[in-house]
Amino acid sequence: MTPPILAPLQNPATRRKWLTLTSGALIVLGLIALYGFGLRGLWAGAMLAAAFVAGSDIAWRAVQALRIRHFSIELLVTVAAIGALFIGEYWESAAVTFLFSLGAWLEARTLRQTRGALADLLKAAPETATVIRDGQPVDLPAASVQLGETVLVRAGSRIPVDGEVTEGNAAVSEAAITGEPIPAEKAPGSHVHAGTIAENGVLRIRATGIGSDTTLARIIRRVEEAQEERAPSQRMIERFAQWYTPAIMVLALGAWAVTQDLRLALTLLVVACPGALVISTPVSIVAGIGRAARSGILIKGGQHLENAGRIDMLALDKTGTLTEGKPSLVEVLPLAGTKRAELLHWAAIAESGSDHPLGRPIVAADRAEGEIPTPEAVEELAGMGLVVRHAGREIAAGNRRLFDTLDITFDAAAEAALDGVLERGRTPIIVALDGQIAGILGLSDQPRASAAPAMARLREIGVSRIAMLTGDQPQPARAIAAELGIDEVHAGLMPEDKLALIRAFQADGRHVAMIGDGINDAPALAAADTSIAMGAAGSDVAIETADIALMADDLEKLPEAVAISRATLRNMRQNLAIALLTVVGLLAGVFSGDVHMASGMLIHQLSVLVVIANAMRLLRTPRRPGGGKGRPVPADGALAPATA
Ligand SMILES: Nc1ncnc2c1ncn2[C@@H]1O[C@H](COP(=O)(O)OP(=O)(O)OP(=O)(O)O)[C@@H](O)[C@H]1O
Ligand SMILES: [Zn+2]
Repeated sequence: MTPPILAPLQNPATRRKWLTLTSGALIVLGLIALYGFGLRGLWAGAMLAAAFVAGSDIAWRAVQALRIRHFSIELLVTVAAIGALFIGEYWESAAVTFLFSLGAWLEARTLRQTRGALADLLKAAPETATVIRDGQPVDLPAASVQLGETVLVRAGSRIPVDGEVTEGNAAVSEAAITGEPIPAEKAPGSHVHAGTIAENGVLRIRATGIGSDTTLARIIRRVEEAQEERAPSQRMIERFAQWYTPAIMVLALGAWAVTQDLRLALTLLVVACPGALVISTPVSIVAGIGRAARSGILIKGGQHLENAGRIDMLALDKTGTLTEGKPSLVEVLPLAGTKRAELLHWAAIAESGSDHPLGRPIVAADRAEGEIPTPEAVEELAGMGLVVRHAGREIAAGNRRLFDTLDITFDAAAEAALDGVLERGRTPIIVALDGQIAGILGLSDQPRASAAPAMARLREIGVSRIAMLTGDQPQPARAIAAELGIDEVHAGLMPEDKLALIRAFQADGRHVAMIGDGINDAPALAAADTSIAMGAAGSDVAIETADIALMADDLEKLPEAVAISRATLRNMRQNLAIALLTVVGLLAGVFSGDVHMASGMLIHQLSVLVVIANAMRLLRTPRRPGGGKGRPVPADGALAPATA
């Protein structure tokens, strides 16, 4: 049993801290003994003790690594420190081990800060909840809330579960999840997420997600995994370090053999430590992913972050991505003697069998008139529409392609009506009863308010080609595209056409990101270099499958995600440069005789800290242009490199 007072030392971080402090104190004692009192013996003893105190932990780590056949940096330092003692350089040995421990300790501390965004997320989860049991409010640990129970949330407190509002109204700040600074109004029927804050008003919420099964918990898990996942460049550096470390040992042995200068050889071991190199990319990635998470942008790992940093083309689907996805029914054009109400009713019966966004306003409009019967048989044809059977009749609703497939012909009146709807920039839904065209409905969908500024910003940061890929007709697609400043439109696409286009863009040498929502986008999303989902807070599938999930339903997060990825990539390159230049400079210094063991270790450890500090610049909260209300768009000043 460890005595209680020593128990904290079993924690490696605490042990390292105390060993470092003790070793530092011994060095100071030794220096005072020598320069204050001329006591050489006490000096040597103190330095030996200091080297032993700090070195034991380093040597222990070196041995642990060797047992898994890993040539660690600790091994280089251990050999150098023992060698220095061997040639009577007690001071050098003490200084090298002390500085290495000190650097490692500071490194661990600052690395923890780069994970700060995750800590913010963890803090967002409240620990207690007020549940209504037997009509009475009871305070419980949040973990003991049961599914389906009603949770009471008072003004100013955090919501402890995912759920549906059953009573009350409140403005809920969802910043912890979506990064959106503006609170959302919640009323009975709205969905709310654990970790969000009811800023005013009291809500009663029926719990639909508890404990580890909330969106917040999923985001935390994913950020953790993403920060652990190794990027390709990181794996490359790790492989490099595997042969680099033994190579340095061989180099040192060679230098010793040639120059007969053991001190030179030992100094080489110290200054060639790849410490800054090994940490250069992971520290940037952890910081970049954390910075993104703070804005409600979930980047699923270093690999995805590197890919996103390289994209130069974006493909977007229209319905639900560039547009609100809530079309309104603006035209009802009955044909061939059909009555307006009949046309709407038949169309609504058909669309009640689909959950395509186009069907919803039709169903809603007809529901205002009365009950909608459920069709007996439904056949949905992706990218075309659907055919249903009801009361012995066959209803078809969809686009021209559907009617060509069904061999239903258009008379002159139908052609004219269809052309009119298309000319007005609306999406037509043609309706036929038993093979006879009964009329045409015209729908129009609003572009999102965030779409135009987001497209402009993307071009500004170098996404030079932006293309709309849509299943809708060319005319309504072009009308929306023109409003948003998108000049490349591919319309009337089937899911496999979207996929083929992405492949074609890639064959053109483009690094393509695709953002979409529908099932018709799934194959294209899978083929894109980076797949992006928006409004992911409402969809667990999106959180799980997309490379980048934008929690908010806000297109302006798109340029922010790209900007963060680019800034992280730049940051990684800067860090690599800092690390390599330091090693090269130190090696030159050793051969010119300007750098010795202790100073070499000092400079090396400083380079490690510089690399970490550089990565931490990524975490800075960006300025919000235009003051208060603006969305958090990364300002160049915050994410661009300060040094070349
Ligand atoms: N339930 C439906 N009712 C009527 N028409 C439909 C239905 N589903 C699809 N269609 C027709 O097929 C077309 C393509 O649909 P699809 O779902 O592939 O793309 P979309 O959602 O319209 O556009 P985007 O690809 O931009 O999301 C629609 O524009 C419409 O003409
Ligand atoms: Zn879509």
